Amino acid sequence: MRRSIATVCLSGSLVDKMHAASAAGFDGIEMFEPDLVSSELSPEEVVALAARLGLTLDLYQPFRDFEGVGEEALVENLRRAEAKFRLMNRLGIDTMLVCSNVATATIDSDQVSADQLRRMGEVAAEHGVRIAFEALAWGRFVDDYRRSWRIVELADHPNVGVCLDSFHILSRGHDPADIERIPGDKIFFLQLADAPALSMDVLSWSRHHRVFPGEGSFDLPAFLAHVLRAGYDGPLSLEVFNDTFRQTDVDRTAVHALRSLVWLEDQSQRILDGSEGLLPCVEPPTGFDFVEVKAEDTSDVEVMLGQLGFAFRGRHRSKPVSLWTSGDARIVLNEQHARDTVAHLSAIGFLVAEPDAAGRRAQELMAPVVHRRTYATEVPLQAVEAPDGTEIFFGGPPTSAWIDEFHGGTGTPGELVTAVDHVNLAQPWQDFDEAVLFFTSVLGLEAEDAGVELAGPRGLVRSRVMSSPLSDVRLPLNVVPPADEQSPSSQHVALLCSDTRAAVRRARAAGLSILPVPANYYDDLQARLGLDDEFRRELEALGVMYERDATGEYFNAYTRTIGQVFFELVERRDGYSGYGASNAPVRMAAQRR
Ligand SMILES: O=C(O)c1ccc(O)c(O)c1
Ligand SMILES: [Mg+2]
Repeated sequence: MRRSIATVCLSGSLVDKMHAASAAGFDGIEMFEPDLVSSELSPEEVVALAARLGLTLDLYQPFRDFEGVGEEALVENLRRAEAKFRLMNRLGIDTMLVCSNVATATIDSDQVSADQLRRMGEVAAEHGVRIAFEALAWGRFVDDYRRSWRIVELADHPNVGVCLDSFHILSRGHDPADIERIPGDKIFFLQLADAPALSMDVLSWSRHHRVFPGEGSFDLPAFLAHVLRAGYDGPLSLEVFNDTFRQTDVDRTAVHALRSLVWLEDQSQRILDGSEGLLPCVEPPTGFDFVEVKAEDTSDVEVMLGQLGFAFRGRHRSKPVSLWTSGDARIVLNEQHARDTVAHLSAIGFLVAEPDAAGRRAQELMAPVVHRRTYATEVPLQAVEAPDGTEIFFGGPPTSAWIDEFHGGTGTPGELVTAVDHVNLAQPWQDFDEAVLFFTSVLGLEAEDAGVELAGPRGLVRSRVMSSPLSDVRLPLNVVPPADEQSPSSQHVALLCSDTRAAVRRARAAGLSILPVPANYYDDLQARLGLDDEFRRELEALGVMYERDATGEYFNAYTRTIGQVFFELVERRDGYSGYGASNAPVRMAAQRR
């Protein structure tokens, strides 16, 4: 299907927006009126630019406050509309979006609104254009797509149809199934946007918090499937009003936007015909293959891994890279091309059933490919770059052959650390939504919930956990306040262990410093959970934190930070599935000290 984007989604001038939409691969744009009004380009120059860029101009929008008014106002509105139809003729645009009246409507009558839209349709027909009537969620009288369709049906004019916008329908909780009752050729336009679940007035929600499909909490694949079943075959167009996207790099946002449409089309296709989507179907990962830490000098991390019970598994035969393992946890330390960099999380390998298909899927979703030099005899790895720059590798099954490229290991690992439990990735604030979509579309992970917000010592930390269906892969994404972006509290690898307290005792005996936890934390914990004194003293003496809920128990402890990374030891009992969220503010404050 044709893919389109409203200019309002993107930052910069109209010319910047058109270039970015074209470069990303969109077929067309919705011309948002204020972008044209503020442009120095004449309508004819816009047409010429669009032709050069291979973009169609699919919609002119919005035309406001037309219907439900008295006769005098209507005459004025028709004059206003006709001026815009003449402009549309200059632009070669054949469809205008008319939003339901939010301000000047005085008559609450389907028949009156239908008569007035029919008169508009007659004028539109004289100019060879059509009008697409959209029920805004905050319309004065028309705020439901079923009512806008009733009015259009009553207007009964070939140049009058509806515009469906997923935000206005899903934000109000209106059932999208009734879309299938609308004849496809009367759906003149389709606008797609997702949004996080927020309890606030719907206008502010719409104007500031829309996100691209796959990033919020609406079910866009099911929504689009209804529209396609109705027989709609016009463009799929994104209309996302979002404060962040308005101020971030336009070219990057355009690619990010197109990725959401490619993903959405694929998902809806699967709903419609059972299985065959557009993208190589890739099962979500079943585990972590490895986590890579990069630094100019990784020796401090090596010491820490030894204290945590990891064994040195060997050095890579051709690169300055070493492998450390304990159970199924594999940590790769990389000093290649790492001059002047402190220890940081540089790559995550995921175990997938079909690494090649996963790599192809990622490329079709426009994930930037990572090129790492591999030699003829080595296993070629499929890798792409996540929005925050972390390299994502696809390996397996069941564990990757690349491990055999490491030689000269010594020692045997301890038995306490058994696997990587989760990896926390710090996201610059402007990348957060894009990262959610990236891990949803490229890896097939799902957001566990709408996310949480924690008060950190230097600002709010937003957190959302992306995980695989069986939770064998968990990736909490944290938006850290700008002051903390390069700071210690950003990234960490949580290691699953069979007994956190034993692992901490062992690590302490080997000389590891565990992050100190204040006595106030243990006072609060004891008060909240009614811990007995002996248990509390044991936790406190070790610096082990604790959480308990209806599902089970969580024991965890943090190492000191090296460069930008630290490790967490975690023990889950009885299926506890959280992350000890109440611990994070205490941890961040301790790290700051
Ligand atoms: O917020 C608005 O005014 C507005 C304008 C045009 C649209 O298509 C829309 O969905 C919202
Ligand atoms: Mg809209």
